[in-house]
Amino acid sequence: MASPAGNVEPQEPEVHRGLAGVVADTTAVSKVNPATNSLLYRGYPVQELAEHCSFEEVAWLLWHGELPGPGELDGLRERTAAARRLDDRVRRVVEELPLAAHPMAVVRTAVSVLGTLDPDAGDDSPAAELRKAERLFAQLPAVVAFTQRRRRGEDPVDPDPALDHAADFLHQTFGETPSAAVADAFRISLILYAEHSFNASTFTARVVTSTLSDLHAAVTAAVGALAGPLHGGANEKVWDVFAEIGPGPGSGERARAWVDREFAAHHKIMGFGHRVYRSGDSRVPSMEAALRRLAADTGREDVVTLYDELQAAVAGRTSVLPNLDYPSGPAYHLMGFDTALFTPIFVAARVVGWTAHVREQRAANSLIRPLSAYSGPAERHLDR
Ligand SMILES: CC(=O)SCCNC(=O)CCNC(=O)[C@H](O)C(C)(C)COP(=O)(O)OP(=O)(O)OC[C@H]1O[C@@H](n2cnc3c(N)ncnc32)[C@H](O)[C@@H]1OP(=O)(O)O
Ligand SMILES: O=C([O-])CC(=O)C(=O)O
Repeated sequence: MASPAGNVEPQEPEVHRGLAGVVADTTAVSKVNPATNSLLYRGYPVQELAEHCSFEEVAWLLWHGELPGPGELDGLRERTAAARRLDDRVRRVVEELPLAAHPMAVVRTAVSVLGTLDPDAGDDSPAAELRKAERLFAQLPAVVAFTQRRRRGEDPVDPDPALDHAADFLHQTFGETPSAAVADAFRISLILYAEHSFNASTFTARVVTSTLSDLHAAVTAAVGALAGPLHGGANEKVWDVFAEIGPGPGSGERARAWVDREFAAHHKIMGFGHRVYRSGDSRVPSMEAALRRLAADTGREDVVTLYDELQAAVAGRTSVLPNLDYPSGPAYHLMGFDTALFTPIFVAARVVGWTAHVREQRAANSLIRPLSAYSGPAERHLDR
């Protein structure tokens, strides 16, 4: 714009706080479409994958772009089953950490340590990054399981290579083969959590990769981003709310009173709302159905009753709808996990999406470095 004197005035830059609505790059890994309320992994609806696939098949799909052939799937299963056992050096580091440390801090530390021990450390070629991604995928269940068992004063359980990834995750955590209902609900949750385009933690992983830093650095940073309650940390908070209200007789009345208090205090309700979805999270129906089967299997109908009552009470106050963390929190509780382990499970699932994005970012890299609009004092000078 020209001033009366004819000088060109600097334009105020347009600021997009929280990068809301900004398209930062392209991705072929997944498509979140709020208009059709759909989520596609490499073109496949996530609901179909959750119904028909193992977590290993979905991991291969996200990393490679196509579902694995039989030989490819067998190879992935053999390699990852052989890599599941936690390195004693990682175990010792974890044992040095305070028992009171949050499991997300433990997992973040373990990923960083695993990076120093990885046989491909220092090699950022696509083949080496794929091997690192497979190893992290294989090792994270042992980190999560060991963390829960340590908190409970229990000895670690060795992995069972005869079990698939999801079932062995539960076996390493609880020391027994899970029931079909528990194994199925857990597998579904891992698939639904595996990937979600440029969410905050994935974007963090891409920012780190864009400096040409290594895969374990990107995943360590992503774990930090996921931990917050506005992102992955919400699944723990959801169960905290269920525990505070208390499932069982009279829970509807208690849920309504709780929601009234939260809205009066202008608090956000954990497990509700989403930056991208406006008419519901595409993953909720699959996870909610798994939660209902799990509640029937474990005789905990009181939990789904509260699930429905709390959702109805929130719907009476706002049009904001549940996100995936809303059904996942109670589902992980019914599976027997400690609440503080819910977000680490999310890590063990999302590591697939993060590493798929790390590979994509590195393959066509551009340093991620946005601009800022300065809002501090005008230029001034020292008075000396
Ligand atoms: C797997 C995941 O990471 S899914 C997200 C998990 N996080 C949560 O469940 C935490 C609770 N939810 C939230 O805090 C938010 O919905 C977020 C952070 C997820 C998204 O936030 P944003 O896109 O920035 O939306 P924003 O916070 O601006 O909310 C828009 C409006 O909806 C309301 N709103 C959004 N979420 C909630 C909520 N959980 N409870 C009550 N009101 C809400 C806001 O108050 C705001 O209302 P207003 O326009 O009248 O002021
Ligand atoms: O996409 C987001 O912003 C958050 C989310 O649902 C996810 O990461 O799964």
